[in-house]
Amino acid sequence: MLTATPEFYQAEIAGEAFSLPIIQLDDQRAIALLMVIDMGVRFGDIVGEAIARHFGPFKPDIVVGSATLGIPIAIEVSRRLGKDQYVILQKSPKFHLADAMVEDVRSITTATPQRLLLDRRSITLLQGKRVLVVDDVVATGSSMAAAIRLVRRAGAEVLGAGVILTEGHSWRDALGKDAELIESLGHIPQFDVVDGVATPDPATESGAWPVGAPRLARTASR
Ligand SMILES: Nc1ncnc2[nH]cnc12
Repeated sequence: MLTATPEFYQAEIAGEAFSLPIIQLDDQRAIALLMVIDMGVRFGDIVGEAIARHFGPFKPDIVVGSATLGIPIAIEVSRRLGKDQYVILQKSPKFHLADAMVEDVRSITTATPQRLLLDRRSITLLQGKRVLVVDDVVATGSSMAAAIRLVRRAGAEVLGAGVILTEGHSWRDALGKDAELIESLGHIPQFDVVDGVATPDPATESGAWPVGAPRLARTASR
């Protein structure tokens, strides 16, 4: 039988089905790609609303998002929490970030070392505050771990981390106890490429948390 990689993976995000293109990374790996900036305004409404609804009762003082794809999420969630200011952790050392607080992103999947930077002028926005960290996808967990370290170094408490998707489960090891902070709107598997065909790795297919749907998806539909 001739099989080919399906073009799309159907992911459930905040209770709605979305088709994510399956993209082959190399001869062994493929991903169901979530490009937040290509998903449109309605998508931003859905994810911003679901994350804000879940974390609102925990009364975050401010939202922190990691560049680049965490930026629209930080804005959407902040808007719905009625917060004007938010903090973005940058990836590249812009000229005005010479004195930034830096954390290495210890990623095994990225060839070039990455860093996250916190502008020292933003520290006053975080010191002594209750922070909600947001991002698009938590996969290896290394970027989220660096974001959490930076926020804590700035003297803030991380009350939770809201993401659109968890991908596989390796982020649990990277985050250790902080994995409990993660709430996601959906889950996608990692893909293996076998004989040129991308197939979900069954060990990574179940949701972010052992009991069925991701916790945030469950609370969002209550
Ligand atoms: N599936 C995915 N889509 C977009 N960004 C990602 N980063 C890691 N996994 C990703």
